[in-house]
Amino acid sequence: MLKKPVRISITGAAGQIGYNIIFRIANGDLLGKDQPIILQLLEASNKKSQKAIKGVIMEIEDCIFPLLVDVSVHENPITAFKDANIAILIGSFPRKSNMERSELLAINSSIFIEQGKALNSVASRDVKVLVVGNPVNTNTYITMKSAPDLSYKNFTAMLRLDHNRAIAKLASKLNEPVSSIKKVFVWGNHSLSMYPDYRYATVNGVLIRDMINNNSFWNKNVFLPAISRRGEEIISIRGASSAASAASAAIDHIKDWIFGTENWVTMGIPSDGSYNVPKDIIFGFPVKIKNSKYKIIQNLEIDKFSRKKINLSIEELKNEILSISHLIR
Ligand SMILES: NC(=O)c1ccc[n+]([C@@H]2O[C@H](COP(=O)([O-])OP(=O)(O)OC[C@H]3O[C@@H](n4cnc5c(N)ncnc54)[C@H](O)[C@@H]3O)[C@@H](O)[C@H]2O)c1
Repeated sequence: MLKKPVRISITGAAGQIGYNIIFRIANGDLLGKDQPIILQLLEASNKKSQKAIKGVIMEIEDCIFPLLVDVSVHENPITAFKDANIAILIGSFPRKSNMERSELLAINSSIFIEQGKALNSVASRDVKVLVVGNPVNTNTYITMKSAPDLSYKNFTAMLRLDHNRAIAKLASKLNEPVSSIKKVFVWGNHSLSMYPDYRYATVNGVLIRDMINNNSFWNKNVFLPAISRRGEEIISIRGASSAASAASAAIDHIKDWIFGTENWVTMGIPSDGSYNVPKDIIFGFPVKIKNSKYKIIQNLEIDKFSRKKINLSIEELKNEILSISHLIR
């Protein structure tokens, strides 16, 4: 008997991340090769975006994906999120030069308030929401707060690209395969204040920090800036922001959320107060996932340096929330 199709809503579907993600999902990379899916694509209502999404649909048709039961295009989140089991929120307003972060937050608030309300009224009650659009932590917070009938546990922000970048950097430093590296994660905001942490990380069971010459210097002066500035570096070299790696990280995030993981992974999730991170702010934490439920890894030592780094992200996120709080009441 055929399985019931899973409904996946994707916003910003004609953008460069949406484009990369659609073809991987339709090809069975997310849920497996025997799971039928329905794609519900949301694009901005302007002429250019609606024209671009038509082109994406033409390409989807030509791929003859056997798992794809139906694809629809929407301009209204109420129809785009109808009965969604998974919602990937990529579409957001890009930062223009000379734009203050608070201005960007305010513009994006209106998008994510509308989408949060729509998820609240029409999505499946156990919808898994992954927000990708920046400023991602606060956009997730806004979406979550706009959906009071859904559990906070339905809402997550993508810090997985930062997590993957941290693993890639350590693998290349140690000349080891990426698959041998465990227990790396990233605390905080997806911004320059993020804190990628490999104090507990191992390669083939050996602590990585013991394998790196002058570990403390390398961590502070090479590793941390390399991870937090990786996005900028890619833009300056490629002439466009990360797309395939961001799509791949989104697939990793949702796949692990559904199927579980033995390794530690990073998810941006509403804080439950762990590690003195104020409740509800969306923060990168190390988690393990079982039966589609994530659990924060507890009892990690927070040394003075780590506390300082974590507090920087907390302060930044508190200020971001303060700047939009009048909009979400
Ligand atoms: N969290 C992360 O790690 C991470 C990594 C990379 C990029 N990003 C962010 O993801 C977002 C998308 O990046 P991209 O490279 O795909 O951008 P893009 O400009 O190529 O695509 C964005 C798309 O969103 C659409 N859009 C805008 N407003 C919309 C709305 N209200 N509803 C539906 N669609 C809307 C646009 O028309 C466009 O097609 C950006 O905010 C980017 O900063 C996050």
